[in-house]
Amino acid sequence: MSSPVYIAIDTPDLDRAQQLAGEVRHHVGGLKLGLEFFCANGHHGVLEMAKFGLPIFLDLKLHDIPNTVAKAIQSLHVLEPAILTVHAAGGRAMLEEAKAAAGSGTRVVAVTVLTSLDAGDLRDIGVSREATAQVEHLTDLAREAGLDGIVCSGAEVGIAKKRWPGGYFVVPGVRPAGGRLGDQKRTVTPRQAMDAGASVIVVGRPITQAPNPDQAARAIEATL
Ligand SMILES: O=C(O)c1cc(=O)[nH]c(=O)n1[C@@H]1O[C@H](COP(=O)(O)O)[C@@H](O)[C@H]1O
Repeated sequence: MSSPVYIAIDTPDLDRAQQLAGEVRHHVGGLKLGLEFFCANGHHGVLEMAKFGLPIFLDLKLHDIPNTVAKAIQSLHVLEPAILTVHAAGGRAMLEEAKAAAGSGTRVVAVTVLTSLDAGDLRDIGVSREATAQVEHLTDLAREAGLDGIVCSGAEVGIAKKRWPGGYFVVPGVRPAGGRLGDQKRTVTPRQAMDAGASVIVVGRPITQAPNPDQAARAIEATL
């Protein structure tokens, strides 16, 4: 069975991205390419990374009016991403059109509440609910809109999965016990995320900033 770990290759440098993927390719289940990589390297960069033969998770967190998001997704067809992110906060019509615009081999998943936000940050943007309640609310919206799943923290994935047993659950913001949090605020360990029901976990800096990324990926795999 392939690993549930997607490595977040967050770098603008294609050479570095290829080096990292080459080092960890046997101990991860897929490659996540996000805004930092895509803004620097575009389609060409994604196609180069696809040569490793691992599924590509294109994390562009699209969030705009429905027509713009749908057209953007059509322009990504050629990249055949296995997973693509949009923001749930874009609303029902945007989510429906995003799914309709995606290729049949692409799972479209909605980011609910970023793992870098806590209750205070949510209040700042006018959300008075706790993170868990907001994730539950947006999980229902994503399911109703016909998406494939959601992105949430490991603290909420258990409850989200109860609401949507057939959903696909992406959990980023995971940290090995004692690992540096950086800008992440709602973190759990990789094992806790899997036990709670994650379909895949996303791990970036704990692997990419390690002195030996392959060893770090193996160590995480060994805990699962
Ligand atoms: O959609 C995501 O992947 C995502 C959603 C979220 O709520 N939090 C989050 O950290 N991510 C992504 O997951 C990765 C986490 O990286 P590290 O914090 O370095 O492990 C980054 O690439 C983020 O863009």
